[in-house]
Amino acid sequence: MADPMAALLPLSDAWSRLFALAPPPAIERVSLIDAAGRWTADDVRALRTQPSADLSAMDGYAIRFADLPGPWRVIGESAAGRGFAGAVNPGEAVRIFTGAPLPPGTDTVMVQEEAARDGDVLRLDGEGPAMHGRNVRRRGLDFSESDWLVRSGERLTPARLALIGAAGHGSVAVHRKVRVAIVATGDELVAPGAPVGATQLPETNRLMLAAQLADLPVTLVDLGILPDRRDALEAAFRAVDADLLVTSGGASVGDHDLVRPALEAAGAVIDFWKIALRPGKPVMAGRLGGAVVLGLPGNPVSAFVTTLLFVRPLIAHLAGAADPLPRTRTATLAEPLGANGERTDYLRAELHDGRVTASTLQDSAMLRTLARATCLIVREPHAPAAHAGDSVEILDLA
Ligand SMILES: Nc1nc2c(c(=O)[nH]1)N[C@H]1C(S)=C(S)[C@@H](COP(=O)(O)OP(=O)(O)OC[C@H]3O[C@@H](n4cnc5c(N)ncnc54)[C@H](O)[C@@H]3O)O[C@H]1N2
Ligand code: MOO
Repeated sequence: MADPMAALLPLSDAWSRLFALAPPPAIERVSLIDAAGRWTADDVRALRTQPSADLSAMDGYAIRFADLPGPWRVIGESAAGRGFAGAVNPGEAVRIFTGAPLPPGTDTVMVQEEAARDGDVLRLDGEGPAMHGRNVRRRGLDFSESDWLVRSGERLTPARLALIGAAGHGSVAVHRKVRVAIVATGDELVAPGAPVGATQLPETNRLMLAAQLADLPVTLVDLGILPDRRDALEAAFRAVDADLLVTSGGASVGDHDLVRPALEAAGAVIDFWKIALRPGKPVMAGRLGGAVVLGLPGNPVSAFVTTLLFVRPLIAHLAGAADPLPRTRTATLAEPLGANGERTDYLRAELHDGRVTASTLQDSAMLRTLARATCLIVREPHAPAAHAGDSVEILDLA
């Protein structure tokens, strides 16, 4: 096999190597209210049937369809949570409300807008229900006891959480939240909002990274800004207590790019470094004790794209996602693109009315074009020149 340190690693190999670094999952049960945005660690079955009885879908009168066009005698009431106890005979009706059980003997609900009532006498005042069973939700319409409702590895979306609750569960098995330590490196960096000297710039990768992870089940441990000094980096890396350490900056080959040697001095084993990817070539990944380490490049756009392509998918993988990689879709090019080189390229782009245009300037330090971009155009290595009207793959930016 090719030495992954020497050649640029293809993106698909980087993903499989990265996921292989993950430790076995740690599973916990949490109440449904605390499970939003996590992934299930178990298949979930219905413990009950919903609806558990035939229910009215409207406010009106429960009748026998065969009795149409009436009239009827109203003999009682059925409300949600308080059904009608007796039996209903031919010529009789029961006042009924949305969500209430259908009294035995009735089969159809006539909406109150089509009924005229005088004391306990009820008459049809309109078209009436067109068919047997109209306005009735049958027992088991939504699901039946022991149906499989959510599969292991599926995301707990708001609707899935409600479904699991309706199925009779109060809690769900999930993977433990991922503890993510983040650190920025660079002598030139100052905290955002602090005075900025002529050779300095505000540190923005940590806040961007934190914002990019805001919807994921993580606990962030902020290790701040570290100087370009090997001893300081090494000491900080030795003290890391997390499932994932994400560094930014110092990943390239310059004399002040010390992240890799400092990680190794702290005991890390680097699995790969340098990917056939633009922006984001100098990404490194490995293990540091019990943690996975991802070293991101310092250029803000490179840090952004590699967070999208590696940090988020790795967290989703650690959190139990069956499908952790970002999804692309196709769009139509508004303007031509040149042929691509040897790296998979993620171009900042804007999508308008279904047509996508790459930004003119793709420098990986430029935050303004990144902030304007609504998607990234994905160009495979050695993709030929593309014309306006061609179909291209895009990755939407939230
Ligand atoms: N001779 C070579 N030079 C470079 C190569 C190469 O292959 N050979 N690769 C280039 C590529 S590609 C990238 S990407 C950059 C990234 O390298 P580093 O990870 O070492 O990034 P730094 O040098 O630390 O920083 C780059 C740039 O970004 C600014 N920066 C860094 N951290 C932050 C932060 N937290 N917030 C805001 N801005 C940040 C930093 O000041 C630099 O301007 O290397 C190329 N060089
Ligand atoms: O690949 Mo670097 O990430 O050009 O910016």
